Amino acid sequence: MSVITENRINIDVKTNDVNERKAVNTNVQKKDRSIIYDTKNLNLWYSQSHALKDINLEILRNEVTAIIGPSGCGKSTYLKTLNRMVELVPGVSTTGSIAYNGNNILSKSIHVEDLRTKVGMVFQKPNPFPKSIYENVAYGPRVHGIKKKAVLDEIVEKSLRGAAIWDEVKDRLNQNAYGLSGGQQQRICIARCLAIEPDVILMDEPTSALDPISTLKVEELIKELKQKYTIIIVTHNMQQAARISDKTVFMLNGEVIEFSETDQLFSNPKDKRTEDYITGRFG
Ligand SMILES: Nc1ncnc2c1ncn2[C@@H]1O[C@H](COP(=O)(O)OP(=O)(O)OP(=O)(O)O)[C@@H](O)[C@H]1O
Repeated sequence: MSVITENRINIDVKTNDVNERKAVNTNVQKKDRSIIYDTKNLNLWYSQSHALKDINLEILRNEVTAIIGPSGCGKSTYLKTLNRMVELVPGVSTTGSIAYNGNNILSKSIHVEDLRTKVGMVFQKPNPFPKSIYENVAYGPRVHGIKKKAVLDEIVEKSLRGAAIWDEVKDRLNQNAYGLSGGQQQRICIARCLAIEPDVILMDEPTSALDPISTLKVEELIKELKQKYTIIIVTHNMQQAARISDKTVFMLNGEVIEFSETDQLFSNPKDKRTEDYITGRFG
């Protein structure tokens, strides 16, 4: 995986977003685009509060799927059902099913730790551990029993390269990750996620705490990562959804209002409510 350079960032800034996205889409067409998550009639309640209402969605492998919608519409809740993190909240109940690679992950028999190994998550605020850069990335593999230094070294380098931050940190791997900028910390968190070789990466507003240059780097990284991973990203930034995603989900009041190709959703929305939202009439 190539490392993002300042030059490439500059080139991409000048590139027409639509053409750029089409070029990326063409690459993906050669990839496996089978259904990775098949959500059927999903309802979720926080105690009595009905937060997700009859969600039906088919998310494809090796695509970037963006979830947009006004505050409180259920974007993060849906994202957190995909690795069952939502059930860390007391009083959550669900009906319906979410098949991940064909297995219903809402079933009691699913091993949640295994699921979370396959489905990594990156949060809004970079949350590195108060440890060295190296230890942040080596942590997951160590928990999974990898002890040999040479193997860990290789995983750390590969993951940091994958997260497009190797060149920036290779000479200070033993320094505390807290000493990095917010954008660098977020890429360390992405590297930490890659180190356990996930299948899917869930991202909950991963750039909302970052400056424009760091945002651009993470967006560029997302486009690269989708060659290998399935990415589902919640974003408040519609331009970001338009720049980086293949498909977009528009949610409102706990419901999916529209789900289609990103170009289609932004240029020719089918539902009046989508149109009102993307044209800034509410939200
Ligand atoms: N831990 C919780 N306990 C109770 N209700 C919750 C909890 N988390 C979210 N909710 C409620 O569920 C609904 C959906 O919230 P969610 O955070 O999924 O929305 P969102 O679209 O991600 O919002 P935002 O864009 O503001 O992050 C909201 O009404 C919210 O108040």
